Amino acid sequence: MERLKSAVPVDLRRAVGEGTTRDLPSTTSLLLSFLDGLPLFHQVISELTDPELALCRKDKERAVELKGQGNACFSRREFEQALGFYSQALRHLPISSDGTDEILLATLYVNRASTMHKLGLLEECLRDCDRAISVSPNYAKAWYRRGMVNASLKNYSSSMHDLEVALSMEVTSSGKSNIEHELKLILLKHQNVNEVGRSSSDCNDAELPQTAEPCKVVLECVSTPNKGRGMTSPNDISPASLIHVEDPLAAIILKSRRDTHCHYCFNEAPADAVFCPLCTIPVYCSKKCQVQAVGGISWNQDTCLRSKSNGVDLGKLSLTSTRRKDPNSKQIAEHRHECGGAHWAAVLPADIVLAGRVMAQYIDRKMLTGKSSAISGPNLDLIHHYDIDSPTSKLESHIYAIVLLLCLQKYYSSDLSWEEETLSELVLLICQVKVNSIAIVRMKSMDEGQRLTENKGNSAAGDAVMCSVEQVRVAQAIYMSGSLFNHSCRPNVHTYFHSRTLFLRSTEYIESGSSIELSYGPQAGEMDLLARQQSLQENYKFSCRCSSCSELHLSDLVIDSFCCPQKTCLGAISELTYYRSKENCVHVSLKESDVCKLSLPHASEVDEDTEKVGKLLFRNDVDLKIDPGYCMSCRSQLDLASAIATSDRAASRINRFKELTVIDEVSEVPVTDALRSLEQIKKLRHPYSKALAQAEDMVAEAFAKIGDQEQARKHCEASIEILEKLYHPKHIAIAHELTKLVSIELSLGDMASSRATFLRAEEIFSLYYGPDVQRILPYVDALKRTVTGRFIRAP
Ligand SMILES: C[S@@+](CC[C@H](N)C(=O)[O-])C[C@H]1O[C@@H](n2cnc3c(N)ncnc32)[C@H](O)[C@@H]1O
Repeated sequence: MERLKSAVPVDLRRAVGEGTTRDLPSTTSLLLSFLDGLPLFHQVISELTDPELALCRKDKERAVELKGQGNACFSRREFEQALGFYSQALRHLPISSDGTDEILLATLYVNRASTMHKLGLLEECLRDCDRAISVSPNYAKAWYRRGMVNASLKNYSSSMHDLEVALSMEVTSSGKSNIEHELKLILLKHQNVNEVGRSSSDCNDAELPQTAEPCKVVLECVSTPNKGRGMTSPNDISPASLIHVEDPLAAIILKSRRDTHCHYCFNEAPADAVFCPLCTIPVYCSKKCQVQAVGGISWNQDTCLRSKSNGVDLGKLSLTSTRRKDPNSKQIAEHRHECGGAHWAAVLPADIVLAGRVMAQYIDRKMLTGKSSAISGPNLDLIHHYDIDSPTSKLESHIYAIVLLLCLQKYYSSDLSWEEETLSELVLLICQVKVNSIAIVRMKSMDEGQRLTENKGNSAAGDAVMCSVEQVRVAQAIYMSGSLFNHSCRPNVHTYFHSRTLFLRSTEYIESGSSIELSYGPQAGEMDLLARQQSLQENYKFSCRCSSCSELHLSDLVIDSFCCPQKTCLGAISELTYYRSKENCVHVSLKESDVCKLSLPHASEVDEDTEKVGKLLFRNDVDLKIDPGYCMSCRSQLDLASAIATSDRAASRINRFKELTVIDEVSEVPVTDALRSLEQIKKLRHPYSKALAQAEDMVAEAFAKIGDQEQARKHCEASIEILEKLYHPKHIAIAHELTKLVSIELSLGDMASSRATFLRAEEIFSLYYGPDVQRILPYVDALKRTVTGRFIRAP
């Protein structure tokens, strides 16, 4: 792309960069004729669409080599590594029309199944056995392995059936006697034990029924004074109400999650992941997700040609298309449009692929209606900021629009013709995607939370099972109605996802007619003003005008601040300049450049804390200026540079202490050192600052790990107290911290406190997730079972 961009002559680049929306028809057609005459451009398109040139093409030799490496690891009992090699072999193995590779495919499934059996991944093993049997029904080893794993799962009748089938197929006498021996053992077990009866299914929880909870809130899209359109409701909305549920128009996995998460439902991929039949990029958690993303595969014997190399000319494969289905069909088969063995989406940025997916759907639907007119852009009713985009970004959107259209044309071949405006519309679609796409996130329960879930709540007093969670971005998606909600750094609705479905829930009482706003990422209490503004500008191209960014709030004064050297003063010392102007506003700037302008609350509405932290700001002196390093309450001065350096060094020593506890290498020295570092941070950082909350939290986690639960409790409580100043008391960040405290109290055997703390956390979780807590945060449910004492410690 860089080479293409730099090949564009200066005058054309200028015309594109300086052009507005109205100039798009001329700038796109000028660029198209330039690129058409450029050999480099045709080379790029071939690389993106020709299966013979694609980097992601399947390769049987590579698959065989990987299988060999897997076998070598298996015989050395290096099962984790063997699993990785077998999965990679499956990823690279081409599919064939004449069945020549079926045995290789079935062998790979059985080898991976055997490895997973060794690793105790029984359900995964069973699913791979099913796959091997469906590929090659006469493969004795597949039946044998399924018989063995069914026995491990205590499905004795199924196990005996499978082993009997294996016995009937086995040709060697040693093999037969081995199976007979196993059959006898299983018969004995079957007579003594009640059957549990489980079955495998090649599906994932993306297919579980959606919540039965009705979504009764009426939403209206209205015009707002300074944020364009926005959402509101004609009715009052009570807290924890389900406001909106929506499936995406299109979605794409992030590059960083490509190998770890399913490319369709975006859940973490299991050990028995399946792959795209045509290219080596996508990973799916189940056959079901694979089919939804790729469409079914069938063979067109007339057009299927042998290629020069070992496989088949994948370009000639035909995919059973969802294309001729009902125009309202929800099935998108979005990867199908991009993959004929050359997965162009693997190379292009996420925004561009999303635009391509939206366009492909639009084309499909248009073709279904039978109209043979040329294709135009989908013309979505979404905002874009093309006119204020940078010249570089405009040029990129132009080039990508042309590349996209040619890639799509390759897929649709002769079925697709377009009008002159189509390219302009595609440029705007790319800009709409940039402004409106939403990040799909998952709550990842770290380390011990996972153990708690796996134990189904069997952890009990004595075990320090800490639940910490991290929000991870896994995908990017376009939700048509979801895109109409504006951002607030202090949102009144919470966004979460199940599979690829978006859920919005009110976290507070919302009066009829008030704005309903979610957070695009940055939140007050979590990030300072500057970071929030920068992030929104960078990612969404707007200066935030939400209430948190237009009024002075305590959390922004304290979040990154230092404390006043005067012991009795609660005043905050910041790195920013605060300048009070005539209109009762405070201008906040960093190194002379304005961050934002905040209106001051009326003196009668200022709470005690805010008043103490920034006393000077509430005096009536106009032209008051508080420079970096000066107390906002009494003007005492602090050597800011040295305070920052000392506090950062202390924080990294605490971090090191926490890391040492993970690898069990803690001696008396690091403990004392960590406590001394915490004292240093306390002396320098403001008592309500985020740095101090984080330090307390790290120390709490470290003490919990080394078994000093009294210390852990003290520091965890201190961290919660600060979070309550930074956020409002019912913020989800506090609920997560409370669950850590529950774990600590459980470890101390203080059941009464753990129950009370859990109730506080549960109240917040229900506000944010309603009845969905269980499926979004399974460890919270496990923790509940522990604190309510419904489960006792496993023997
Ligand atoms: C996803 S759209 C939201 C709907 C949009 N207001 C519309 O009219 O279609 C995002 C755009 O809305 C505007 N917007 C959303 N939240 C805002 C905020 N807090 N401050 C200023 N503008 C905002 C910005 O123009 C932003 O690029």
